[in-house]
Formats: sequence, C-alpha cells, structure tokens
Amino acid sequence: MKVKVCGTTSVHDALLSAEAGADALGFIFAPVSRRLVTAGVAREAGLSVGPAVARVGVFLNQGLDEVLRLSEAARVSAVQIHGPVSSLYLEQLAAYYPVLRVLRPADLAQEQGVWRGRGRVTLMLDAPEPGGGQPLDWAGLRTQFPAGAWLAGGLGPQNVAEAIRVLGPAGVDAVSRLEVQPGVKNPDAVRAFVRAAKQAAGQSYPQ
Ligand SMILES: O=C(O)c1ccccc1N[C@@H]1O[C@H](COP(=O)(O)O)[C@@H](O)[C@H]1O
Repeated sequence: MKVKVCGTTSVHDALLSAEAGADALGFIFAPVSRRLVTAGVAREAGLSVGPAVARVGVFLNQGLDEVLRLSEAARVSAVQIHGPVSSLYLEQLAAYYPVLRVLRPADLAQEQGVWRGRGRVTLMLDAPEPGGGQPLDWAGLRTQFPAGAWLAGGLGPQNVAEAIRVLGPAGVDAVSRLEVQPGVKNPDAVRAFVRAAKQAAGQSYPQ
C-alpha cells in the first residue's frame, strides 16, 4: 500500500515527507488551491527527494495542454486528475503519465467501469471538496470500493488506520490534516500519518 502526502510547496516539506517514509509527494497546480505551487519549486523539491519517491502533479478542471506543460516543467512522474473530464482526455494523458483519476462516490457507478483494468489509470475516491478535510463514509462504501483504488478525503494520523481496515485501499492520500496552515506541513502529523498507514498495512517505515 502506498502513502501519498499532498500539497507540497517547498524543498523543506518534500524532504520531511520523504524522510517520514512517504511513497509519493503531491504538487498542486490547480490555481484555486491554497496549496498552489509553481512548476519550478515542484521540480526542485522533486529532485531533492530522488527518484524512489513518486512526484504527482495534481490538477482540477485544467486543459490537457496545461496539464502536460506543467507536468513536463515540474518533471512529475504521475498526474492526479480532479473534476469532470472526457475518456479521450484521460486516454491521451495516460499515454504520457500514469494517472490517478479522482472520483467522488456519487460518480463511481457511472465512471469506474470505464477505467477498470486499464493499467495506466488508477482510481482514487475523494470527498466532493478536494483538500477540504472531509472524510468519506467508509462503511457505506465498503461494497462498492473498487479493488486497487486509492482513498483520500479527510485522512490523518488519527483515522487512517481505520480507513485502511475498512476499505483496504491500494494507496492513501492526505493534505489538510497534515498542515499547520495551508501549504505548510506539520512535521509531527506527517510522520504520524505515514507511520499509522504503514503499520495498518503491515509495512515497515522509518523509525
Ligand atoms: O488540497 C487542495 O487544495 C486541492 C485542490 C485541488 C485539487 C486537489 C486538492 N487536494 C487533494 O484533496 C485530497 C484530499 O484532501 P484532504 O486530505 O481531505 O484535505 C487529496 O487527494 C489532495 O491531493
């Protein structure tokens, strides 16, 4: 199971998350976000942690040209796509990068069948307001949670183990419960989040 720490806006926080044992760092390029980062800073932060840590560019309602331009400039290794997009858009993007396709539970029935079994697109379930810190109803999702999907939405050190126990996601992702303020990480929360997630999944983590 993979652990992603999202909303990285500095080299300092990239190193913090990597040293805590995160498998992936998220860089948010959606202009509406309070965690917006430039491609230049994301590139520098990504280089600072080395190739073993995935660097994920996060986008919301942005055109294909913009996503590809920023991803190339930031040298990300994968992209995360929020908001309504067409199948063609995702297919074209998946030719360049592994894609985390973010869906709300309400979209699941309609969209998940389209992407099941397509190797370069992985589903992630998130709350309707990305970055809002609102957990999903894990018990209610149990029967529909797609095998191999990731989980986000209000995860933090206190609840991630329970979410993993209930849904068994292939990856977990969090941002707002790991911050002292938007865009600035809380070191204790980051370390505790990675530790709790890895422990719940029976994996080792840095001491
Ligand atoms: O966090 C944001 O500002 C954001 C903006 C636009 C798209 C995605 C964003 N964040 C993503 O939100 C989820 C979970 O956030 P939280 O833990 O509930 O606060 C996560 O996937 C982030 O990548």
